[in-house]
This record gives sequence, C-alpha cells and structure tokens, in this order.
Amino acid sequence: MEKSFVVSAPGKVIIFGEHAAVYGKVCISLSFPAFRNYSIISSVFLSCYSLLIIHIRSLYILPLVFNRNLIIIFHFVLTFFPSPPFSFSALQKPAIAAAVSLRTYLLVSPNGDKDKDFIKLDLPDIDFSHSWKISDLPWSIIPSNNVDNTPVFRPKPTESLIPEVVSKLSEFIYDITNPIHYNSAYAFLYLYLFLLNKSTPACTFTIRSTLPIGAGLGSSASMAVCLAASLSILGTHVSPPTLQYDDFSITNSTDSSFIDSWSFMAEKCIHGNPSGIDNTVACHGGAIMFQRMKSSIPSVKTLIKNFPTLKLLLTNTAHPRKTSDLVSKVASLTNQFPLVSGSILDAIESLTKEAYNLIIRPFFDNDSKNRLRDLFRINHGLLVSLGVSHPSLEKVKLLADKLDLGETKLTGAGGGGCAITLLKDDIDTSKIDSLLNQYQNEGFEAFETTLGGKGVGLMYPSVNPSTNLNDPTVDLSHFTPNGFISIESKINIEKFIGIENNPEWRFW
Ligand SMILES: Nc1ncnc2c1ncn2[C@@H]1O[C@H](COP(=O)(O)OP(=O)(O)O)[C@@H](O)[C@H]1O
Ligand SMILES: C[C@@](O)(CCOP(=O)(O)O)CC(=O)O
Repeated sequence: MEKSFVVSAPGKVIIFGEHAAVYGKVCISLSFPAFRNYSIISSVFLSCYSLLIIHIRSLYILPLVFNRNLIIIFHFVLTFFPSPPFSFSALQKPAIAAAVSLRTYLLVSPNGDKDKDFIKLDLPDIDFSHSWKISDLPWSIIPSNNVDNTPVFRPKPTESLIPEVVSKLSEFIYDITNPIHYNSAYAFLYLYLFLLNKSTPACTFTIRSTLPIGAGLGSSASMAVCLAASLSILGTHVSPPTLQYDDFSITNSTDSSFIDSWSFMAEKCIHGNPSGIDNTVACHGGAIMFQRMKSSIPSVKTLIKNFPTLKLLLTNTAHPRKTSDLVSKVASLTNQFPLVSGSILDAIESLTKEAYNLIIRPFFDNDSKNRLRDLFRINHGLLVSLGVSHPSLEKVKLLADKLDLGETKLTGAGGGGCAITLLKDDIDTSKIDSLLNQYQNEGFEAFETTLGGKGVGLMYPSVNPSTNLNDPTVDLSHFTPNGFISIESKINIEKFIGIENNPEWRFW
C-alpha cells in the first residue's frame, strides 16, 4: 500500500420518532431454530398468547400474526412442532433517521521509511495527536479464531467487546486523560488490532469533520464508519467501491455490511451500548426506519430506498444537553401521568408510521411534502408537551415560522442540541439569508443540508486518471496530513475533499 486515500461517511438526523423509540409494547418474535424441543407448556403458552392477541388491541406484534386467521393457522402448525418458535421481547416504537450532507473525512497516508515503525492518529477537530509503536501493540491478545470464512476469510466482530483486549488496550491509552480523546483513540486501536496485523505498513490517520461534535448528529458513528472502512481497505478485507455519486444501483452489500459491523464495534468503544442506528445510517446512507428490542435481540432496521431529496436547514443551538437526562425526564413524566404520556407517545408512533408510508411511496409529490411538513409540526408539538424542548429550540422555530420558511422540529434528544427545518420549495434565498443572519446573532450555527445522501465512500486522490492535474482547483497538497489539517474551514473541507466536488469518490 503506497497510495494515500480518503474515506468518508455522513452524520444523521432523527426525522421522526425520537423519545417514543425508547418505549415499546410486548412483541413476540419468531425464532424458527427453536422448533426443536416440543413441550406441552409451549402449546398452553401459545394459546394464552393467541387469546391475548385477539383481546388486547394495543398489543404490538409482528405483522405476520396481525391477522386472526393467521394466528389460528400458526397455532395449529405449532402444535406439530417441537417447542415454542417464539420468544417474548419488547419491540420499541419506530423512529426514522436519515443521512445528512455533513460528513467526516479520514485521510490515510503511508508513512514510508520515515516513521515506518509507528502509526499515528491525528484528530485536529478535538485537538489530539498520538503515535504508537506497532511492534509494542498487544497483537498476541487477539483471538485467532475470530474469523468468518463465508464468503471470504475475514475478521468477525464479536457480540460485545472482548474484556481481555479492552483491559490490555487500556495500558496503551492510560496517559490520555481527556475522555473525548480517550474514546477516539480507544476505538481506533481496537479496530486496528482486529483488522490489521503487525506487518501492515505504518500509516498516519488524519480525521476532519464538518459535523458538530456531540450535538446528536452522529459524529462518533461517522468517525467509526471511517475508521472501519479505512482499516478494512488497508487489511484488504473489502474491495474498493465502484458506485459513482449519482449511481443508485444496488451492489453486493457484503463489503458495506462488513464495514457496518466493525463500525458498530468502534461505536461500542465510544458509547458502551449504542443502538447501532447511527453507524447503520452513516454506512449505508439514505434513510432507515428502526425499532429497538428491549432484550439483547438486535434492532430491526429497514433501509428506506429512494428516500426523496429534501431541502433542510439544520440548526445547532450549541446548547449542551445529555441524551440520558432527557430520556429520564420523559421516563418520570410517563410514571407520573402514564395515560397522558402514553397517548402522546402513541401519537408520535402513529405519525412516524404515517411519515414512513409517505416516504416509501414511489411518487413523492408536493402534496406529500406538505403532509411531511405537517407531521414535522405535530411531532415537535408532541415533543414540547413531553418537556424536551428548550428556549433555544423554540427560538429557532419562532424565527423560521416568522419568515414562513417551512416547519421546524427538534431532532434527537432535545433540551438544546439541534433543530431541523423542512424548507418549503421555491422560497426566496434572501429570506434564508436573513434567517441565517438572525441565527448567527443568537449564537446558533445553521447549515443547509439535504437528507438521505450517500453512505460510506472512498477516494484515491492522486492516481485517478480523471483528475486534471492542470486544473488550478485541484490542489493535491490537501491530501497530505499537514495539508489536510491546515484546511481552515468546513466550507473548504467540502470544497477540496467533499464528495460532491471530487469525481474520484466511489461508494460501497
Ligand atoms: N471529528 C472527530 N475527531 C475526533 N473524534 C471525534 C470526531 N467526531 C466525533 N468524535 C468522537 O465521538 C465523540 C462524540 O460522540 P457523541 O457524544 O455521541 O456525539 P455525536 O452525537 O456527535 O455522535 C467524541 O467525544 C469523540 O470521541
Ligand atoms: C431520545 C432518543 O430517542 C434519541 C436520542 O438521540 P441523540 O442522542 O440526540 O442522537 C433516545 C434513544 O432513542 O436512545
């Protein structure tokens, strides 16, 4: 490997269903391998279950068994099978998240003979840089059996982080006292050990992002996907991608699934117990409807293909908030007023499903857009009533409403953080400029963005024959670690490296 390359992945916004996604109803999931051990108890159990389904209207179950006749057939079939092919778990209410056009970029530059024994991680966005001697890393701790040989021989992520590796790795980062630095270094080293080996040529990894960090827009997941993609390429576990920017054909998804699965491990290093939604959106792009399970069963993620291009204003109030505090706030409200809060959460669930039905229709016309905007307004109102808005978020909404630019809702946990405004089509750009000025005066950072963009991508900047080296705008000095670090603004990151401005980008 002697070529530099860049990988990139987007951030995400939750467009509908936040907070409701934390609550669920009992669900029965089918697990066919469990058909083996029949017992009479299972049959009795299932009878009770069927009665429950018929009599308790609010019970949420898989679509397969919504129909009463199917339940009866299903029950009948089960009596001939050895054991209950189902397990009780709680399927949470759905939420919809979509990729945004703000992205993280990771430059991989081979060190060559200089520093050939050291790998370096440069994270200028968080003011951190660190090197490690490759031969010092705890290679022997990596279990040799953690491989998958279908369809090709490659490392296989584990369900949870391996405690021995975690403990050994802590010796290599014990001197990093800032938790933000620590998390990023930890995620990097964990993946490096599993995806590469001692003889992989030393490289410098430099990360820049146009996403605000810690604002609920998935900056950690987009970084995690970049780490997983770059190390998968270096380890030759995946082939370089082939899809161009405007190519939406379906390709073999094994490589992107591999990257997704390892980015989830990096997210675990950073967050402990992430849902996996952020890295899924960052990896595959587009939009996703997801529903968590209460137990350890993985979330149900439905990729929404052909997500319509929606013009959006994303506004970061810069007011800090902690997701866990806001989730607890809603939890105490639901304890205090279970019926009232339950109705609000049910309403959020209904509007999320309504939005999903609008979005997946092959024709997404002006009427659909208007309806989606209405759902934005309703969803925000319901979140306000749950107590998770904030004066700064209300200010964002008020200023946009005054100019009649579209509908605004908070996104993510609320209590500060970000709001999204689904803009009307054909609005006067001077109105948007005026709004941006007002936001700036309030100390808000606003970005015009589109939803549902590309997922993880790769670019070899200097070698693609289509690069016109005489073009003065093609300045390859940006693709050196120092050049990459010295790009001075987010606008310039997009201009010099961005996926829309460089035809060399390809996507998995
Ligand atoms: N550009 C970046 N450079 C280095 N680390 C980053 C970058 N972006 C995100 N991170 C890591 O991800 C963490 C942010 O994750 P989190 O608090 O969940 O916020 P977000 O909602 O933006 O994902 C940071 O503390 C840092 O460890
Ligand atoms: C409030 C919640 O629904 C979304 C939180 O989103 P974020 O942390 O702001 O990206 C919590 C959750 O789903 O885990």
